[in-house]
Amino acid sequence: MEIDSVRVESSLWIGNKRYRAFLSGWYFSWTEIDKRNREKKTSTTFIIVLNAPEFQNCGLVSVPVSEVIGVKEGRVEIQTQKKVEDTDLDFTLFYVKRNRRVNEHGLSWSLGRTQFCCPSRGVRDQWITQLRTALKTHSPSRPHRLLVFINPFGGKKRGKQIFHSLVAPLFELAGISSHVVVTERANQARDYILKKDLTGFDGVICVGGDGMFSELLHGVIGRTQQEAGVSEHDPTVKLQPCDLHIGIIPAGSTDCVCFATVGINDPVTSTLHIIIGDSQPLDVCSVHYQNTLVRYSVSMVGYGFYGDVLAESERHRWMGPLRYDYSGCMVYLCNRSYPGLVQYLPADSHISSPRDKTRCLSGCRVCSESKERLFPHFDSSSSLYSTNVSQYSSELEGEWVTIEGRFKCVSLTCMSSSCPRSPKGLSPSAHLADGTADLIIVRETNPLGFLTYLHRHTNKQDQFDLPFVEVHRVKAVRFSLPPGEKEEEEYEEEDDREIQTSAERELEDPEKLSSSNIAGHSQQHLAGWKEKGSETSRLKRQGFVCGPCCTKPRSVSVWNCDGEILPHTEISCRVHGQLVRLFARGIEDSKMP
Ligand SMILES: Nc1ncnc2c1ncn2[C@@H]1O[C@H](COP(=O)(O)OP(=O)(O)OP(=O)(O)O)[C@@H](O)[C@H]1O
Ligand SMILES: CCCCCCCCCCCCC/C=C/[C@@H](O)[C@H](CO)NC(=O)CCCCC
Ligand SMILES: [Ca+2]
Repeated sequence: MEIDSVRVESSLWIGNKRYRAFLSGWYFSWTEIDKRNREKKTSTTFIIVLNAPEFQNCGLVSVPVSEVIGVKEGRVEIQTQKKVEDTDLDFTLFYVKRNRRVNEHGLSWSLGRTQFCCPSRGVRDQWITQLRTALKTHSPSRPHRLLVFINPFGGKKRGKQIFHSLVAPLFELAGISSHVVVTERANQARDYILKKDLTGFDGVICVGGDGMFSELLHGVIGRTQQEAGVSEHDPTVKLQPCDLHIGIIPAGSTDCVCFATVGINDPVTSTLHIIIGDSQPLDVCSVHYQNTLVRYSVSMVGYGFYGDVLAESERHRWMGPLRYDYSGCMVYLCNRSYPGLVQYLPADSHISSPRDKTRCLSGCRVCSESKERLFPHFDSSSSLYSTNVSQYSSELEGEWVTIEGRFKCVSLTCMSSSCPRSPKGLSPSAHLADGTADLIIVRETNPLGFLTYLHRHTNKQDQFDLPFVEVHRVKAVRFSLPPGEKEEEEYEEEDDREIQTSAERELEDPEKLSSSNIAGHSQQHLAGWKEKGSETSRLKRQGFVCGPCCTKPRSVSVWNCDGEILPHTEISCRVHGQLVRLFARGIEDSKMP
């Protein structure tokens, strides 16, 4: 029997109203049929009708089976699963409910619940069996077991509370088991994913902000490359796409990755996307310094203003999420600009453009069509990536373009990077999974001009329609300093001694060893700490740690890579199309009813 040709149908009651309910292919639907007989709960039959004609009625409620969260016996309370009344005739359906849109951006989801009363226990049991079978058939990619990392100190420090009060009850309702790790130090989640046995887990989840997401990103990419024998340090290598899905429960300061992939930073909405096993591929940008991987980024690699804001904000961590607003004002008042040489490899301009005024929404055509271009050897029948292809990427072929000058900021973003501060983001028409990033260059301008640019991130005006701003859709970028400003590798003797001893101390203590924020492995750790120290002393020399009162002009800024300061200035970046997958589906179209 073909399940698609089966239709399950019967009369059911919701409260004291009688409904005709039917399960047909991908949908479970119900519609009120007989208002006059609403008190008569007898003589109803349970039938399975093959290829029955569609039931036409207004007031029809239809729930896609793929959006059913669970089916429970009895009358069950929302979330707590506390049974109010356990009768033989009732079952409760939990499903995704779309809330009324409050703004033009994200659409929040909540848990819908409907309690049905059946004419007999037999009918009730058949409905439960049929619905659960349909769920298994039509929603095969749901996770069953998840590894959850909670950062208790992220954002407003509400990570644990958010997980236990909002997320865990929904996982339980959906029959998902989870192993929870409350982190005790930075990079614990990354190291866990890199080193521990992950057998049986269908995904990894972070409860935190963009920094926590970044840990999972580095863990998942690093582990996949280790297992595939691919060197992450080689800037030309083709990285292996990652199968293990990442989920984000937003509990951070910016939550940019969550906002840009879901449209809203709401823990319940994100939990429901995880439960139904949504899958959103995501482009990732690798950042190299010479032949060493520095970090990966999905959101923003930014030099100048955004680097300075991050450096300044580190001094004001105690302010919580407000530190970025405060630092933004301070850095704006400093009115700095920096010299540099930017080189980029343009993406194919026939496919899309950063100024085409389109938005990457759920089911985006540009992103789906990119899959074939990005993975020409992908076998969709087996879902396998062929191993019989070159290890090196042909993506780096093409003519590089050079731009030289003084810049307020240089930003590269693989996605729109929308966040609550800027609901349309750094590049509103960027795509989540097209294998390209947008390079935004803001040349030196007067303070009012730059304020106009920043302000346009928050309203409907085009932030690229300014004479000192240019934007390019690219596959790779290189940045270098003018000859007179080359990176200083030496650092002060005093700092050197201090760094050497702290690095040596760490080498003696293996627990601490893995806590460095610098990408790389243990043998590079000492070198890594030296780099980190030189970065600190460089920042000190440049006066970032003195704040805007400092009068000395500075000619070198720092790179902000998804909220982390990079230890190098002359970097090269490359986009890896659809390298990872999130439990998300992109932003749902605001024009949908
Ligand atoms: N237990 C911990 N103690 C200290 N730092 C931690 C711990 N767990 C995680 N971290 C680190 O804290 C950093 C910030 O965390 P997170 O991203 O969750 O919050 P946030 O900075 O407030 O949010 P956002 O990144 O969105 O601005 C992360 O880079 C992460 O590596
Ligand atoms: C007159 C009004 C002016 C308002 C200006 C608003 C401009 C906002 C642009 C939004 C850019 C978001 C870029 C995303 C960065 C994240 O990867 C990163 C990690 O969370 N956050 C920061 O670096 C935190 C630093 C964010 C700097 C704002
Ligand atoms: Ca992209």
